[in-house]
Amino acid sequence: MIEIHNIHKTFGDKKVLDGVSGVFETGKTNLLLGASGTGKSVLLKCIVGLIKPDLGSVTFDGTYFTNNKLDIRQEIRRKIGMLFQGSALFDSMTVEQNVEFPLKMLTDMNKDERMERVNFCLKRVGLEGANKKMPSEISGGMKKRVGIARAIAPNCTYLFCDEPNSGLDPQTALKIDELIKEITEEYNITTIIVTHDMNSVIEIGDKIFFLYEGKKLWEGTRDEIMDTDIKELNDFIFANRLMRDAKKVEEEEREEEEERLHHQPAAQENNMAPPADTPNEPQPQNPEGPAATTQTGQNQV
Ligand SMILES: Nc1ncnc2c1ncn2[C@@H]1O[C@H](COP(=O)(O)OP(=O)(O)OP(=O)(O)O)[C@@H](O)[C@H]1O
Repeated sequence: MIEIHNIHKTFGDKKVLDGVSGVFETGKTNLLLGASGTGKSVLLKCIVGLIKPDLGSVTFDGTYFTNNKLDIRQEIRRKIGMLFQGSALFDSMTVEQNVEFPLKMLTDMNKDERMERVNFCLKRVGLEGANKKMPSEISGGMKKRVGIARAIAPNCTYLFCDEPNSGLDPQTALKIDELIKEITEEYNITTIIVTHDMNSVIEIGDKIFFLYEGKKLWEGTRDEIMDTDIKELNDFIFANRLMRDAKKVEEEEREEEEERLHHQPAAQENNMAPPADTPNEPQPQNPEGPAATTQTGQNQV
């Protein structure tokens, strides 16, 4: 579990983070959601220690990180896996060498152990056999998979992903999202993902933190986000026409359900419902004839 408390950060005279607090749970995909420039990436960098907050604290599983002794911060850093925006693979290294890199840097595994771990991670992300390929020879989706394999190679406890599906087509983006969620649950990792993608929210948002102008305006689950009455969040969600349509359908279905429930008890109270052993009333003939019935049925299918 990662806890942040009252994080502030100002660059020059620009206040980017204004007292952000929150708890990111273990085994969950935690999303930092918000429009461009609201401070999501700066917050992520404050959490991993790439930027020092002006005020506030970050705690990893009860161990204080911000301003702690160097060796304690390094110990925590060793447990952090990062998936960078654009994958950030080393272009001059093969896929295998990219995944092996953090093992060389952060562990004392010998070559055989490193290769075993590299092959395990590549298999886990669906890239078995891609060891000798160069980054220039693989697709954007495959690069993200290599990035994930590299992030989890040293058995990370915490995984940070900065817009993991940017630049990918929707189907590949979904697969990358699902892979991150699967790995999070499988290895009980605390995962934080920076995104402004509503598809990711709907698909994998166990917990969502909505940032607006450097403040956390809302937090909740993907099931709760559609029902919020916070204007800034609604403006963000429903800027997308598909989301507006989805909301409309949801509201219509809810109204129909309410209508149905409203009528049902009244019918029972008035003994309108037939007893269980009463044969069904004969159905009225379709005035349009059997052909029309078939047509209607086909339309419904
Ligand atoms: N090192 C820096 N020095 C000065 N200003 C910075 C620095 N890093 C970020 N900023 C500013 O902080 C603000 C928030 O940036 P940040 O990258 O966190 O936004 P974001 O919410 O991640 O946006 P996006 O979704 O577009 O990546 C921006 O105005 C940015 O210019």
